[in-house]
Amino acid sequence: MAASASTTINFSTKPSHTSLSWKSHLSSSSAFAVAADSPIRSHRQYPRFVIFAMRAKPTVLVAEKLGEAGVNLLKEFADVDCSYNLTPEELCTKISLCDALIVRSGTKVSREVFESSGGRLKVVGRAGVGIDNVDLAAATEHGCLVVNAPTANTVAAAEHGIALLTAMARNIAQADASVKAGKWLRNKYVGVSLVGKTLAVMGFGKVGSEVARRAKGLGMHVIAHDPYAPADRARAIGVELVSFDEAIASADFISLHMPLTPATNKILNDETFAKMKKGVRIVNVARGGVIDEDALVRALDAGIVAQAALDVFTVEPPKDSKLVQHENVTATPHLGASTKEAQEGVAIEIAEAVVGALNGELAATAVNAPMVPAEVLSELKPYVALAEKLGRLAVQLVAGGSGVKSVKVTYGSARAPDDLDTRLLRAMITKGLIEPISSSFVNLVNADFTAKQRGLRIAEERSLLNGSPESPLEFIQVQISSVDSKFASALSDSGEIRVEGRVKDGIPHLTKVGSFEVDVSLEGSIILCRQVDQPGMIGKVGSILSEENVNVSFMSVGRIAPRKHAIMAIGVDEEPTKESLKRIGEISAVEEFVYLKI
Ligand SMILES: NC(=O)c1ccc[n+]([C@@H]2O[C@H](COP(=O)([O-])OP(=O)(O)OC[C@H]3O[C@@H](n4cnc5c(N)ncnc54)[C@H](O)[C@@H]3O)[C@@H](O)[C@H]2O)c1
Ligand SMILES: O=C(O)[C@H](O)COP(=O)(O)O
Repeated sequence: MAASASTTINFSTKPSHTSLSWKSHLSSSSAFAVAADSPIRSHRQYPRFVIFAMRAKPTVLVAEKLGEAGVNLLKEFADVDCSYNLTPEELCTKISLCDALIVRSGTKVSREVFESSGGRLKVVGRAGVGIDNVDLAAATEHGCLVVNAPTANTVAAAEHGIALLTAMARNIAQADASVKAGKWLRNKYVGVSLVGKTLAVMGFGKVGSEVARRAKGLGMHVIAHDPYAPADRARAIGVELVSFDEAIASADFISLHMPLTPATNKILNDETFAKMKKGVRIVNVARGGVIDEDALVRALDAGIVAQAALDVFTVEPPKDSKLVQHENVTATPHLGASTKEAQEGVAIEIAEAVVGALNGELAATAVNAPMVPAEVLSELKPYVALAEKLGRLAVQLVAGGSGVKSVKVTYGSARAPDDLDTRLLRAMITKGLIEPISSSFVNLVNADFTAKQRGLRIAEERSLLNGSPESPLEFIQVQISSVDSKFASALSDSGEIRVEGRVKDGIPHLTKVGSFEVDVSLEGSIILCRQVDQPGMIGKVGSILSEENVNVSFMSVGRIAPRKHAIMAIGVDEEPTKESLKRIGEISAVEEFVYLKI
């Protein structure tokens, strides 16, 4: 049973990753970097990470226009080939002669590119934030590091958002086109004022908060919706965090700044447009996919949306001419990051990251996982999956409006504290906690950096168990403190959101939610449901799901005492419809429920 031994790591006290080196003096291909300062790590001395044997002078292919300062910086270290507008075939031909490739969003770095490189391509640099144009899985499989430049274009994107907001309100683009066409339509292009109007900033991250700050300067009343942003950061710039429904219902202007994730995909759709104030105006400099573009055309035609200003589209260049040609739409060709200053900043940021990586340094903005030695990975593999899934579950249990700041992870193990390297597990928990709510990509390389950047403090604790030290871990427990939960039963007696899991037969299982014992394999998705413990509940829920052809993969009931409260955990292979979830909620004995995507 659990005995003493606890160690705490506070992320905010850890030195920057950039102090670690990827260069190795040991020529092992099965190398692995461990946090030099981690008090919980293996007694084994892993050699540091080896990426490749360096050539005398590497070659860097710059496939899209990059700021001069960045190109000059690259030239000090490498042969630089600036070749723009390459066809996919030309890129595949050239790549076998290159050690690094730098792109923006316009070049697809596909699996074929990595395959064609013949193993020479070691680093892909994305001169910007989004890496949806880079096949990350293929990069990792080919041992190619991908780095990006996540901060240098924030202000440019925010300024473009404000430019679109003001241009839209005063019909600048439409009026300009009409004057150039020889017309003088002073009555047609009467605009609307911004001062005193309510702007809802959807996504209060790097770009969103800069937009909010600027809109306050224009005299607007700014509210924001971001389920994961800390209220104190919003308060500091005089912005009130509100629910999604409140934001869209009360806004005169809506500005989108959230990442494109399964949860935000088409978040503006027929249903949500119907909840908006008639005549609302919308700006999108985030990603096209957060709007259902057909629904936007309908909302524009119906006058629900008076105007839209769009920099990003689901498909770029956009194929839907109906949307782009709509007279109440202002469109720009993904120009958010396109200022001289941002492009210089991005160019320097990416050039430094690429040169650093080619020199064997560990990049703070790496977005894919480094290779981990096969024997370590095979032992930890099921726990790695468990760690990420517990992180994902825990963050989805957080109620909107609560900022996640403090997380405690407890590892239950019979192994001696120095015989278990938890760095990979911690990174995966961090990945699970952050990725569902952000545009950040988290891996072993950048987990601590990303957590620190977001003000997320992760404390680790060991619970030393009696028994066989054969398996590295008995359980992992993740607790989030100082937050409300959308599923009150997930709160422990001391008020933290608590989930705990174990690996059974190689498969991660959820074994505890709050104070309730459950047992459900962490595959597919889960419905958690608290009900009065009485006969027939499993059947009632099961038949609602079967009517929808939703396959139940696992079901377990945990209860405090017979005929009192029970928690039912139901694993489902398909996503239940909103209607069927509503019907589950309407079963009289059901007290609360939540649907969680793993
Ligand atoms: N148009 C351009 O050229 C351009 C330039 C830079 C960034 N971007 C895009 O802008 C977006 C924001 O970038 P960033 O750098 O500010 O990212 P960020 O990660 O700093 O901020 C994103 C914020 O969205 C929040 N969020 C997550 N899910 C949400 C939800 N369901 N509802 C509301 N908020 C949610 C997160 O908590 C986070 O605070 C990204 O989509 C990025 O790709 C576009
Ligand atoms: O993801 C980004 O950084 C922005 O969308 C900018 O993309 P760009 O580099 O193609 O302008």
